Amino acid sequence: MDNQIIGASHGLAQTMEQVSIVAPSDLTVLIRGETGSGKEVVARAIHEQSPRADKAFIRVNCGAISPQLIDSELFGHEKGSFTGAAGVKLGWFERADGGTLFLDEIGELSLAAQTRLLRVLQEGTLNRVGGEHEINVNVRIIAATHRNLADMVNVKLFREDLWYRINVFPIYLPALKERKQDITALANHFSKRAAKKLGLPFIPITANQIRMLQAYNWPGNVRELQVVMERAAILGQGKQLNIEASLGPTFKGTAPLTAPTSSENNKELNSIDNNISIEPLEKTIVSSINNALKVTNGKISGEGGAASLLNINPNTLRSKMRKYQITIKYYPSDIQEGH
Ligand SMILES: Nc1ncnc2c1ncn2[C@@H]1O[C@H](COP(=O)(O)OP(=O)(O)OP(=O)(O)O)[C@@H](O)[C@H]1O
Repeated sequence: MDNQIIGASHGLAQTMEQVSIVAPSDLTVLIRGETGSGKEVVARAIHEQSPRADKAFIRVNCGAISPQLIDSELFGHEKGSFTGAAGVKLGWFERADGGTLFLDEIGELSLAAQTRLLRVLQEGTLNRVGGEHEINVNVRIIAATHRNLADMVNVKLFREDLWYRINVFPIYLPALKERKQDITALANHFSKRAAKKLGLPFIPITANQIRMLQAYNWPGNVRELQVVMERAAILGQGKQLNIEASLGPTFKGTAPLTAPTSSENNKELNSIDNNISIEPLEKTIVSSINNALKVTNGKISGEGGAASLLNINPNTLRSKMRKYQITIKYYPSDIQEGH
């Protein structure tokens, strides 16, 4: 179940077609897609459908490499080649030899690191730091980025020669908001996974809940949906999927999918861009309190109570409830509707 690619024959059909075209070759692939959209999932699929499937798949997060250690990370080092080099260390290229090297977030590499990477890609050979022999490596490169590398080339933040070398077969991975038809299957997949992990019964998502998930923009893409479903399963404790509460804080901060009318714009919601919206503070306070009371089934104080969820004193919560005329009497029946 874990390696399954949900939406492969729906929202990701075009992407997966490209995967099956390029996988058998040794071509370098560049996957472009927003954060959390499934770039690593696609990279693994390419590897698994390639003749290298039984060899290593090594993922490197290019954003997490210290510039001082880049040579040692790329090429490895010999024992004693610098202070702290206690033994021989294999670099990424040697570890991935015969297999696939997945350079995730390649747009985050420093210019110095780009130069080093270009060298090994061009020459196909490397020297370990402190090493005397040239080592041949046979590695298939898959790179990924959420950035527009062409723009980065224009402003000289990304080397043009490296860009040509990695942009051989580009694959575009659509954001989740562009393939909302996959949301139901993804949500059920993650709900099943969460139930298994938490030892709870699997609860399928309802039509109402699907509408709610589809009304959201998903700036964090599939990864965000995964988290929302996991939280919904925990909050629902095997009795229901508590989607509204799980989505609550995020959902309330979502810009409407259609542009607000000017009167809405002035009175209710000031939409600044696709992902940011501003509500009157009182409205946010009231909805936070309501959400906390829903999650706790109306329990105000003590462990697992709404006050502790909101990180305020129970007396402060009671006084705010009086001030905003918030009552709890309707929560238990509301929660059973399974929204
Ligand atoms: N189509 C899919 N089917 C099933 N699970 C998916 C799918 N797409 C993404 N996921 C899951 O969503 C999570 C995020 O995916 P992944 O790590 O591949 O995204 P990413 O684009 O590489 O993220 P980042 O930009 O942070 O590197 C992972 O747990 C992955 O298993």
